[in-house]
Amino acid sequence: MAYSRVHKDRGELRIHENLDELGTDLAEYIAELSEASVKERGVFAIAISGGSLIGLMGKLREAPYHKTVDWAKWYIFWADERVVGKTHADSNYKLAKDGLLSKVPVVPSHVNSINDSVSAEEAADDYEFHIRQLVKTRTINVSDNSDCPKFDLILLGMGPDGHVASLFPDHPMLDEKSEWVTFITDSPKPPPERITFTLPVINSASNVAVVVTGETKAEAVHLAIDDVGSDYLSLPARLVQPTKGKLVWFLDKPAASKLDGSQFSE
Ligand SMILES: O=C(O)[C@H](O)[C@@H](O)[C@H](O)[C@H](O)COP(=O)(O)O
Repeated sequence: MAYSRVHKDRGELRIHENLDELGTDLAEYIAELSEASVKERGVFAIAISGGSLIGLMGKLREAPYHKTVDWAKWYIFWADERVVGKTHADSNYKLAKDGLLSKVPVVPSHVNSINDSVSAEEAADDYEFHIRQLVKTRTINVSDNSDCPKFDLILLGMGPDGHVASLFPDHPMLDEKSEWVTFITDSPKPPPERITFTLPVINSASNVAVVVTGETKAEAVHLAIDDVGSDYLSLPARLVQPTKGKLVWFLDKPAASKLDGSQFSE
């Protein structure tokens, strides 16, 4: 790793020399959390997003992880999903299935994808109901200070505008406090119809990792992490603040290039 530091209130920053190194560290991080969670709870409830994240998780398909991770104990969810058919090129489910899930021995019934045959609103309601059932049985843990689900790990990407999951800047869904899963029909990033975990769910997780690469995101990384004043407090990525859980940023050097004090020593 090129550099690692703990920010006073924005979590741990892991800044990598290149994508290969980032991918190795990310796979190791996920495998360690999976092992700890299976040891403690017997299962690992992980929520993933779309975008470049899935490619960056690719080392999990390789040695040693394809054989050492207890894949049968994984329960997989989506922190956000595009409301399209599961075989559609835009589907986050398809992206993850083609890129990872079909290459490792996960249990098909543990793959919790959205209902793709209903409206965005109904898909969000259905997904929340489904998650509620799994919280009841503690397949998904429950938060200590609310009734929110406590995922063992939520993995997020971030857009150049600072969006995470499908929570976009200045959108009323950022204020959603009671729903666990909500929907959007006017997403600025296509496709327009999506469902997404809300901030209370993201911030109740035991672990949240935001994986960001590339120079086009450097400004948003700076605004999400550095002390930049009150104008940016509502940037979605800045609102990722796990209440009790641990936040880790996986960055490559270009994405980290505008961070204050980013002249890191090796
Ligand atoms: O469905 C989606 O669009 C994603 O879940 C979204 O939140 C993604 O993670 C970011 O837009 C970053 O995507 P990139 O890493 O591809 O830029």
